[in-house]
Order: sequence, then C-alpha cells, then structure tokens
Amino acid sequence: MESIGTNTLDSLIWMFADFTSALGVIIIITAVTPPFIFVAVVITRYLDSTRELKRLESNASAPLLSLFGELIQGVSSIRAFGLKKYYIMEAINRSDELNRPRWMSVRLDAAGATVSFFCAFFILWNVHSFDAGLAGFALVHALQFKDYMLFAIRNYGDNELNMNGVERVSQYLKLDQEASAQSTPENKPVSNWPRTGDLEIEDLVVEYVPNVPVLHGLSMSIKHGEKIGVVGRTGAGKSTLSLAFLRFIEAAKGRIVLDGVDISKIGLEDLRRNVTIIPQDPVLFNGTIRFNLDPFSEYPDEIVWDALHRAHLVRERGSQTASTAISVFEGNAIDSSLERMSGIFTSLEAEIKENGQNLSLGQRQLVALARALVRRSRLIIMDEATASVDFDTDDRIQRTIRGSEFADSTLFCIAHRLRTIIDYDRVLVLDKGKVAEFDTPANLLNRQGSIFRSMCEKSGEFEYLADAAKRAQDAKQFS
Ligand SMILES: Nc1ncnc2c1ncn2[C@@H]1O[C@H](COP(=O)(O)OP(=O)(O)OP(=O)(O)O)[C@@H](O)[C@H]1O
Repeated sequence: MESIGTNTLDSLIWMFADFTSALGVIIIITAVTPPFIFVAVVITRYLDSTRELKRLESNASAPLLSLFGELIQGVSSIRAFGLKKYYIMEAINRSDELNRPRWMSVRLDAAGATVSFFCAFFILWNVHSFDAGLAGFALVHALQFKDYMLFAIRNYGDNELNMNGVERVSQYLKLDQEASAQSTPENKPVSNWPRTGDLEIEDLVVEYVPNVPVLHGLSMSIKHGEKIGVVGRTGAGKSTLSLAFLRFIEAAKGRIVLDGVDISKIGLEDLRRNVTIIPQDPVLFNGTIRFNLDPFSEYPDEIVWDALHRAHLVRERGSQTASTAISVFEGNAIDSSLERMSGIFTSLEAEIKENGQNLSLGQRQLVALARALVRRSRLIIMDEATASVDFDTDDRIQRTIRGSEFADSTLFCIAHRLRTIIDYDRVLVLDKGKVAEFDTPANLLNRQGSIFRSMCEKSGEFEYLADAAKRAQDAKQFS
C-alpha cells in the first residue's frame, strides 16, 4: 500500500516525462537528419527487449537477497554441516543471474552512441548544406537521447513493480464480500436473543468451492445447554462446521436455527456478538487484558476478574477488583502486571502484545476462554481450544465448562483428545462431511464396531475413557 501511495504516481509521471523527452529528441533529430527515422525504428524495437531485461533484473534480485537472509540466519548450521562451498557457489550463480540483465545499460549506451554517431555522420556528410547552429542543436540532443531512454526504461521497470501492488489491490476489490454486518429493522432479532441455546441444523450443505460440498446435508437437533463433543478424522469437516455457525462460510443449502432464528437471515454483527468461538489459534489484540476480554467496556471489572479466575489465569480467587487482586500478590513484589513465568495476570491493565506474542499458545487459548466466560454466550464453539494446555489445566477448564458458568450455554467442542469430551452429553462423529454417529459417549462406546469406539481403542486409554463415560452416564441418570 505504501508503494502504491508514494511511488506509483512519481514513477508514472517520470516515465511519461522521459519517454516524451526521448520522443522529442527523435522528432528533432529526424527533422534535421531525415534518414534518422530508420535508426529510430530499429532502436525502438530493440528497446522492447531492454524493458524485458529490466523485469528480469527485478526478478533476479529476490533470490539473491533471500540467500543473504538464509546465510545470516543459518550461518552456524551451514558451518556445522560443512556447506560453505555450496553456499558460495549458490551466491555466485545467483549474482550471475542478477548481473546478466545488467547488460541492459551497456546496450543502451551502445544505442545512444549509435544515435550520436548517425547524427554526426549525417551532418558531416552534408556539412556544406547544414546551418552550424542547427547541427549543434541536433548533436546536443542526440547526446542526451541515451540518458532519456535509460531513465524512461528504469521508471518503466519500477512502474511495473508498483503496478503489481495495484493489481493485487484490484484483485482484493473483486473478492466476494461478506453479507451485511447490520441487521435491517425487519430481520433484527429481539434484543435478548438468543434466550436459549436451542439449535436446529437442517440439511446443512457447506462448500468452499461451488458445487464441491464439504458438509453434505447435516441435520440434527440440539437442546439448550447440551454439551456436544465433535470428533472425526482430519478433514472430516469439524472446523468447517464451526465456521458455518458464525457464517464465515455461508451455507450453500439448508439452515442453522438458533433459538428460533435462522442465522442466515440476520446481520453478521448480531450473530457474531451472540455466538462465541474459541479457535485453535485465538487472535489477541495489542492492548490490555481488559481490552482483550471486553473491548467495548460493557462489563464491570468484577465479571472480568471472575472470568480470568475461572479460566485459571489468576492465582488466587481473593476479592475480584483490580486493586485488591493486585494486593494479593504484593508480597511477591511483582513489578509487572503479568507474571512472565506463569502467565498469571495481576492487573487488568496487564499488557498484551500484538497477537498475544508475550503469551504461549495455551495461555492465548485460556484468554479466549475467559472472553467466552465474560460474554456468557448461549452458543459457544471450541475448536481444539484446549489442545495446547497440559492435561491438568485441561481438566480444570473442563470442570469450569461443565460448571454453572456454561450451564445455560450450548457447547460444541471439537477435540482430538477424547478424554476432553468423554463425559459430554453427546458426541457427534463426522466422517467425510456427514454425520456418522451422534449419541451419548457411553452408548457409542457400547456399540461394537462404532467409529467412536475404535477411536477410543486406538487412543491407548480405552479403559479410562470407558470408565469416565460410564460414570458420566450414571451421574446423569442419578441427577
Ligand atoms: N479454505 C478452504 N478452501 C477449500 N477447501 C477447504 C478449505 N478449508 C478446508 N477445506 C477442505 O474442507 C474439508 C474439511 O476441512 P476442515 O478443516 O473442516 O476439517 P477438520 O475436520 O476440521 O480437520 P482437522 O481435524 O485437521 O482440523 C477438507 O477436505 C479440506 O480440504
């Protein structure tokens, strides 16, 4: 964008100025020495190839520069593997490639010299019939011809590079746009929508490429507050389903109805404010932890602290205001509001760097979980949300999810770790974009030959999973 804004116009103007000047010179010399027109035609044809050479020169510089980068970063590995000779030869070859098009300037010099030569030759040939002033005028311009052409071609090359940026922007402009973010008065859901997490998925077909469905007509009915584990082989369509809930991909057919409202009919803002996704790699913003949990400052500090506590991002419960929570840690003489070693927050003003660079992936996932806790959405989707935390933390998070915090929320949890979802209400097994199995974990485990049973067997912890599923089933029957 910077090169479009600053360089493109300049190089365009200079290119036109230089080409016009070169054309002016050709006209002047041709007027004085008419046979020059033949030389001009030959030279212009030859200049077509010099433009191509300029493009080759630009292309050849990237491999050489990237080789320098590799050399600087990997110098110890190169020495360790004795690859010095290889890299020296590679550098020589790449700089040869870069220098080959540089013959362009030599050829241009030759072209310029040819122009001056022919001009001088013609003048001398007709020396008696020429006015001295006119001869000098033509010769001076003939000598400048080379410079004009050199700059015109240089600007032409720069211009081609800058135009790559313009071309990319124009491609982006042609991309399909998302649906409208705002609901219209006719399709705006009621203010407290969704009151329940009742969900109906009816014959849902989703495709990334037209007519190539990834989800093939999924249909299911989920009751308010149900916890659904979603499993399946890689590429089965689990993440696609989660993207469809937020309409990152629109349904090609069928619909998703949340608490009686077809989600495809409302504005994206209303939908995405009310559905929370905790993705595999959560996005965090540069700012404070408070800003990351509650960007629109809609909730009091107590709720934000509570969410941090439940997501295991503060050490002690204590009192839940910022000032008192800091005082809990006063004895530790913490000079930062984020304890670096443990990733525990001691102030809501703790800094989060761009994209959460100062947190581990597991900690970023916990922050995303805290975000969901603050919003208490009725529909929560966790896409491998705890894949990067240790078993113990995962276990505690699962207890939080099953606890009163999410009692009112319908939860979809995509998990490769089967123990994460083994005591959920139901397990959805996706296979090649279709519902292969959908039942309680205990029922699926008891069904000989079920995909879920075979996944549990292959996990190496079948006994544990079978026991946990049975205990969960018994607990539900008892309650
Ligand atoms: N952006 C995309 N464009 C085209 N096809 C895609 C795109 N993203 C995913 N797919 C295809 O959709 C299918 C389902 O992918 P999806 O990511 O939903 O699988 P998944 O079950 O979540 O896999 P994993 O467990 O590895 O995350 C795959 O066949 C994949 O190739």
